[in-house]
Amino acid sequence: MGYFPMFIDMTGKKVLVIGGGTIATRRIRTLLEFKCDITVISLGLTAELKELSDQSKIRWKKREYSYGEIESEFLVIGATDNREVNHLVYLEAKKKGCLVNIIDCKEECDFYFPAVIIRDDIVIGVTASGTNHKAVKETAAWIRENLH
Ligand SMILES: C[C@@]1(CC(=O)O)C2=NC(=C\c3[nH]c(c(CCC(=O)O)c3CC(=O)O)Cc3[nH]c(c(CC(=O)O)c3CCC(=O)O)/C=C3\N/C(=C\2)[C@@H](CCC(=O)O)[C@]3(C)CC(=O)O)/[C@H]1CCC(=O)O
Ligand SMILES: NC(=O)c1ccc[n+]([C@@H]2O[C@H](COP(=O)([O-])OP(=O)(O)OC[C@H]3O[C@@H](n4cnc5c(N)ncnc54)[C@H](O)[C@@H]3O)[C@@H](O)[C@H]2O)c1
Repeated sequence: MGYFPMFIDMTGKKVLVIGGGTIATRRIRTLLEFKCDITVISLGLTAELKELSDQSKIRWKKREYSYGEIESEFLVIGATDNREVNHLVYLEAKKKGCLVNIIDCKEECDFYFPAVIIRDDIVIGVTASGTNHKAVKETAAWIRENLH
């Protein structure tokens, strides 16, 4: 059974992203479209995230995550390339009552991150219910090309 596509007002909502690599960058690029308040904890950042941090569009805490750093976030994204770290992020986020999305483990996701297509007021989110990332990518590309 698929998940219900709930469209939420993210304006000003606190989002904490642990990890500053390729997938974190893709997620943050999408989330910024929805005007949320983003903090990244990571020793390293991609060039794109570094630029966003320099422009004060995101907040950067330059360090490795350690258990105890999560406060009252609306959403926490575990986006490191380390399973143990991501699992710890999951445990702490659940304990603190935050919504959580973990990029390397669908069982640890409260929701799946969709492919997002925006055309003015039309917002489309695509998922394959966690079963087929390639199909999501292809479907999203088809919509981007055909939506006018
Ligand atoms: C839609 C999109 C949004 C985004 O990421 O922005 C997205 N994955 C995308 C791409 C993609 N994902 C992966 C690859 C490389 C491999 C490949 O090519 O197959 C590529 C391709 C690429 O990166 O180009 C690998 C992967 N993904 C997940 C796992 C772990 C697992 O399944 O447990 C692993 C294995 C990691 C490993 O083995 O280490 C998990 C999830 N990925 C999801 C979303 C969630 C629901 C997906 C659904 O609805 O089916 C879910 C369940 C949870 C979540 O992350 O929220 C985006 C397309 C956006 C677009 O094209 O616009
Ligand atoms: N959900 C998806 O769509 C998807 C797609 C492809 C891959 N993946 C999974 O995502 C993982 C990450 O992929 P990527 O391409 O973003 O990796 P990446 O190497 O580009 O980024 C990893 C980031 O994690 C940071 N990091 C590592 N340990 C940390 C710690 N202790 N505290 C804080 N930050 C830490 C690094 O500094 C880096 O910024 C992969 O290993 C794979 O399992 C998920």
